[in-house]
Amino acid sequence: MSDTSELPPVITIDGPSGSGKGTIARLLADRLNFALLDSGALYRLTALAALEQGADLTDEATLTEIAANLDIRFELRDGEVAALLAGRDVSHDIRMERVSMAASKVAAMPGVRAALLQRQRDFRQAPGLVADGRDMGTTVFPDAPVKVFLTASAEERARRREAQLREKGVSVSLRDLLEDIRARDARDMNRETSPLAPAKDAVELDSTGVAIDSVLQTVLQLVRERIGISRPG
Ligand SMILES: Nc1ncnc2c1ncn2[C@@H]1O[C@H](COP(=O)(O)OP(=O)(O)O)[C@@H](O)[C@H]1O
Ligand SMILES: Nc1ccn([C@H]2C[C@H](O)[C@@H](COP(=O)(O)OP(=O)(O)O)O2)c(=O)n1
Repeated sequence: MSDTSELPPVITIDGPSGSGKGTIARLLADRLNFALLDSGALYRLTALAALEQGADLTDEATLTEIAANLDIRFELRDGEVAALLAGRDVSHDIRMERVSMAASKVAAMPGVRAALLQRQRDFRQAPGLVADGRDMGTTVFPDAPVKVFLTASAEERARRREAQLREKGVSVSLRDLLEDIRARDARDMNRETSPLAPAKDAVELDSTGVAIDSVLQTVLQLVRERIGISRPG
């Protein structure tokens, strides 16, 4: 591997759906003034573009072509990161259930993953990057000095999703959510290319029953130890 020690540092946060990756990644990026990569959004954008074009979701060549040619941008709007597809704000659309399902299918395709690899690496910039996903520490940024693998029990992750949906006025049964979470875990962990797994040098954190701020403090401590930076607050 080439020498990457001069590149800006990356903090990778990988783990299953609902473990709190997005929440912790955002808080860390704010605290450290680092850039943020929500890699799941790239798979969601690919899925949305494919659905909108009426593409066959099992046709890897077409899906790879779509991923390679995505016209996407992330912009800060009202304090939130907005995802733009061909200039259109699709932040809401990419969170729809049918897009989540399609995203987990397209994410299993090696061609799609390869097409999105360099785009993800391009997010690396000074003074540093926080990258959230499934394979940030294993495949995309294997040289990252800080790697976290965040977990929580499936039951707790289903309860968190239920609360999140309830807040949006959507009511779903906990049992259905738990089933969905288990199905997605199985698909993410059992695919051949870049399956969900901790990097050998990742620190595993179980956030079951642990408050968000407490998880954040643990990760900040790790950042201080590994790259010697922190911001007060
Ligand atoms: N440690 C925690 N304790 C309780 N709720 C949490 C914790 N971490 C995250 N959450 C909540 O769980 C939900 C899912 O978190 P999110 O960051 O979107 O997970 P992921 O990105 O891993 O799918 C959000 O509503 C978030 O506020
Ligand atoms: N680096 C990544 C990020 C996401 N994925 C997959 C996993 C999921 O099925 C989809 C969407 O990921 P996302 O992190 O947005 O999903 P959750 O919010 O955790 O439910 O993409 C991936 O395979 N590799």
